[in-house]
Amino acid sequence: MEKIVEIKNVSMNYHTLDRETVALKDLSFEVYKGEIVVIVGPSGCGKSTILSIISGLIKPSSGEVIVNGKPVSGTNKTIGYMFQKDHLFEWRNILKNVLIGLEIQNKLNEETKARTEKLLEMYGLGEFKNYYPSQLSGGMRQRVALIRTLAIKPELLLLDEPFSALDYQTRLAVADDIGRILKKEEKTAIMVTHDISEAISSKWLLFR
Ligand SMILES: Nc1ncnc2c1ncn2[C@@H]1O[C@H](COP(=O)(O)OP(=O)(O)OP(=O)(O)O)[C@@H](O)[C@H]1O
Repeated sequence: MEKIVEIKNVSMNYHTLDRETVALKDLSFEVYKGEIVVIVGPSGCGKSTILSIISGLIKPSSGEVIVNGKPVSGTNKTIGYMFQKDHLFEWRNILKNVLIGLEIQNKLNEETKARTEKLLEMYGLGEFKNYYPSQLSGGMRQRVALIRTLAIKPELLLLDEPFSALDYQTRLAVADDIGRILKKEEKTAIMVTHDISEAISSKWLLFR
């Protein structure tokens, strides 16, 4: 199987004026194409740090990170990042929200627009494309955020506690939903969470 991510002996120390914090120490793992991997750990154990390193937002203190066979050096358009909060723009309707990545990357054309509209249709948001984010439920908003991330056709998705802002029941339903969408789109994804029940009960592990 094709290796998408290789983390080799990565350590990360943050330095502030009064202290040094060891966020990651000698971490190694691999993720293969089509896998959905969940990393579970308590608050402060370095989950966001490892996602930031993989996405190229920060450089590790030591160790090697390889994505798609190349060492990571800076941010990379083939990686999609989904955060705890959906960060939808309240003044743009749903369609305009999901098109924003394509707009920024200068890839918005008839074909990419049609493909993105199809994703909205497929995942139950077609009839809401002219709505504004405030008119949608929290779960629907997270689905919009995922489609916005998928619209740029990332090869790898990084999900940083994407359900933590939702109530418990919605969280499980949305986790299930998003797991199914990622599997159907044949995406490789790494999700981090502090909530072990979220990782287990949401069937994510069954996708490995
Ligand atoms: N920019 C920074 N400067 C200094 N210390 C930092 C910085 N970012 C993170 N840290 C520290 O590094 C450790 C790991 O942080 P990180 O945010 O990666 O953990 P986390 O597991 O994602 O936590 P949470 O679940 O609370 O978001 C923590 O002790 C944190 O205080």
